[in-house]
Order: sequence, then structure tokens, then C-alpha cells
Amino acid sequence: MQKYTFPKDFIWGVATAAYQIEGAHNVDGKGENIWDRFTSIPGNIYKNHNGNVACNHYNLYEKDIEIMEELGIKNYRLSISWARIFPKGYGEINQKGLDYYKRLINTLISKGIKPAVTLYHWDLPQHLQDMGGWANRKVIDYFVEYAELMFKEFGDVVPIWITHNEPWVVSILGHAWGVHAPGIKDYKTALQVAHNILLSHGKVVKLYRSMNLKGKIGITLNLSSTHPLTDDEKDVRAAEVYDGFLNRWFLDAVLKGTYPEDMVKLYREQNILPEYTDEDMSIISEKIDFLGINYYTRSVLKYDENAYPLKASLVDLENPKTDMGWEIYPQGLYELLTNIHHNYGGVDILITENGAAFNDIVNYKGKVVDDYRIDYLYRHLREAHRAISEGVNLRGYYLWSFLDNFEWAEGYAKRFGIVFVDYKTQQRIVKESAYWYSNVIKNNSLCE
Ligand SMILES: N#[N+]C[C@@H]1[C@@H](O)[C@H](O)[C@@H](O)[C@@H]2O[C@H]12
Repeated sequence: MQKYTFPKDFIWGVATAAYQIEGAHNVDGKGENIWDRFTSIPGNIYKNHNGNVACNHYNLYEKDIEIMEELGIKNYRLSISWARIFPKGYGEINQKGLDYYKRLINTLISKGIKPAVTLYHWDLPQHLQDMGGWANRKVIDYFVEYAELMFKEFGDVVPIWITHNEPWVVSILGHAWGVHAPGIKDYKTALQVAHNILLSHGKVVKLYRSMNLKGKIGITLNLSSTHPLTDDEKDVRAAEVYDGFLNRWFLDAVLKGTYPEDMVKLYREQNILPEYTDEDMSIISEKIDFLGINYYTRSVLKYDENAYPLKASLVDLENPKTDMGWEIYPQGLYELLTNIHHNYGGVDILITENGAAFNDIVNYKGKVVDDYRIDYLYRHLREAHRAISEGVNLRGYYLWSFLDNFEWAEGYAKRFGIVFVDYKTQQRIVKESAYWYSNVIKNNSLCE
């Protein structure tokens, strides 16, 4: 039987995000955020679902941490709700919100579970959106103020910090396609938002360094290996442009301090190039300790004369898919990891999200036998192991997600968790994939 052993100090974890699991959306002084607002507008979310209750993790966190402990999970990626700390986004601190995260983080540590904290996982305080949101450079200063308080409160006990989760999704889905909060549809705004978020990332990294804290800090990008539908030069160029749009724009900025020239030219021609300075780029590329990668699937592109602004369209192939309609393409993870290793100086990498939604059901025995999810996870971890064996500095893997949760525009229709959540009763059912993953962690290896 083939066994794939990972490096002895490899980080095995699970991941969640505040808005997707906490609930308590207007409890204990928490301010409104853009997802509270966006989900309150009929038609924005599947069946008008919202995160008002979600998994009620705000009140059930101790029970959830007990499940992590029983499964032998030693690393947990969570996010902090900015509006729970600063209801208006800046200024007055909500002590009850701060106390919640103190209880949560202290409980994790008392159980031997290392927290990895994401400062921003999409839930901007609404008051800041009312002044322009991330399109307003002033919000950068408020983000730095929020980060400084988090570093002061938790910098000595949190070993891993992630400034932002998926700036591409925040900017494009939230400000160009309008399918995420705050629901804006303007590419020029979207690219300015992306830039300002990256600038806020760089400023917070510099702040972290100035505080002489002993942990590691990085950023999480959603990345996807891109492939042309055919070897026709137009399709090949379409894949290159989409790679620039999704991957290289962010990777080059953070790791090289420049935006890729081909995309600068394209955005300038389309009059959607953001405003930025050389000083901005120097700050954005402040050295990070790791690059966080969220990988779910690859992207297949074809030339499309009518596709604005890239003249490239994604192609939906008839291949095995997850419940999100995303092709299951594990080798794409290997391609991505090796590409980044060779093109970006061998930067240390954490897979901060990888996982799959499937239409889980509870069987007559009260179990969730999610073999599809085990298969997806096994195949992707195999590819991760292949990349490590070829020298990629992959340091850890956080499975998305620990709990079934609020899946943004899809509401509760999509289940990514290794723990099933009955949203009517808030009962948790540990899925077979959780027991499988528990064994992977215990053995630090995959077995065929
Ligand atoms: N969709 N999907 C699943 C998952 C989402 O639930 C996370 O919040 C995001 O960071 C990232 O998009 C990935």
C-alpha cells in the first residue's frame, strides 16, 4: 500500500470565516457590516438566506472546539469580524466583541489548538462602506487601526496572521460583477478596490514588523491554474490574460512590487487602470513570511470577442464537478504550486483553503458518508505531496471547511464542511471525511 508522508512539522488545519459561521449579527454591540446589509436585500442571496444565525458559533464555539479536539485538529484558521471590534469601523471599541475573541482564542490555546487569524474575510463595517468602502483610500487607515488593536491584543498568542482573504473576490465579485457585497458593478472601481486592499495589506505587514511580534504574517489569494480550451493562439492568449486578471495581478504586486505589464496595458486601454504610485507598490511588496493559497479548481478559457474587458470567457467542461459546479482538477494544485515556486522565488506557501461542496445527506444511521469529499481531499493532498517532493516550500494545509456554513451568494445550499450542521436544530454531525482527515493528521500521511 502506497503511503505519502508529509514533512514532520507540516501544519494540518481547518478553516472558517466569521460571517459564515458566527451568527449573532446584531448582538453584544456588533456593528452592521456589508454582508448584513447585502443579505437583507431580497434577491441577492439564494432563497434570501443570511448570516444572522448561521452556525451560531458565537454561542456554540466551545462545543465546536471540543469537536476539533476530539478529531485531533491542532490548527484552526478563523477570521475576526471587524464590526464586532469597531462597530463603526474605527474609533470606539466594542469591549464585548473584543472579549468574545479573547474567550475564543484562549479556549483554542487551552486545548492546544494554534489559531491562524484572518483580519479581513469580506465583512467590511457598513459605516465604512457608506463613505465609499475600499474604493476610499481613507479606509486603508482604518484597517491599519483595526489591525494594530488586534496585534496588541493577540499578537503574543496568535502565531499566524493573514491580512486579507481573496482580494480578487472582494474586488471583482463585490465591485465588478456585483454578486457579492456591496453589490457594485464597475470594473474601474473594482480595480481601485483591489489596489487599496493590497496597499492596506502592505501597510499592516510593515506595522506587524514594527511591533517586533514573533509570529508570521501573509496574505491569502484565490488562485487557479489556467488552460486554453484549444491551442489556437486566440485561446492561448485568452488563458494568459485570465491568468493575469486572476493570478499575476496579485502575485506580482505582492511578491515583485509591480503590476504585470500586459495587464497594465490592457487595463489602460480599457480605461479601468487604478491610480497608484511607485511608493504604493513598494509598500504592497513588503516581504511576507508566507503566501496563502486558496485552490478549488482550474480555469479553462476561450477567446470571446464580446467578453468585457478581457475578451476571454470561462468554459464549462463536461468533467466531474463538485456541487458548486467546479471541475474536480487536482493536478491544477500541483501546477499552481510548482509555477509559484519557480516564478516567485520559492516563497513559503500555506494552502489556506481547499475543499469541496457536495450534496451531503444524513443516512438512516444518522451518519454522513461523504466519500466524494474524501476522494476530492485525497487527490488534492496527493498533488500537494507531489509538489513538496519536488521542492516546493509548502508548509501547511487548512481544509475548507470545518463546519457547513453560509456560502455567500449560495446561502446554505452548499455544504463544504467536514462537520454537518443541521441549521434547524444546530446539531453537529461529524462526517466520515472528518474521521478520515483526523487519521491523516494523526499519521501525517496519506494512505492509498
Ligand atoms: N465558494 N466557496 C468556498 C470558499 C468560501 O466559503 C470562502 O469564504 C472563500 O474564502 C473562498 O471561496 C472559497
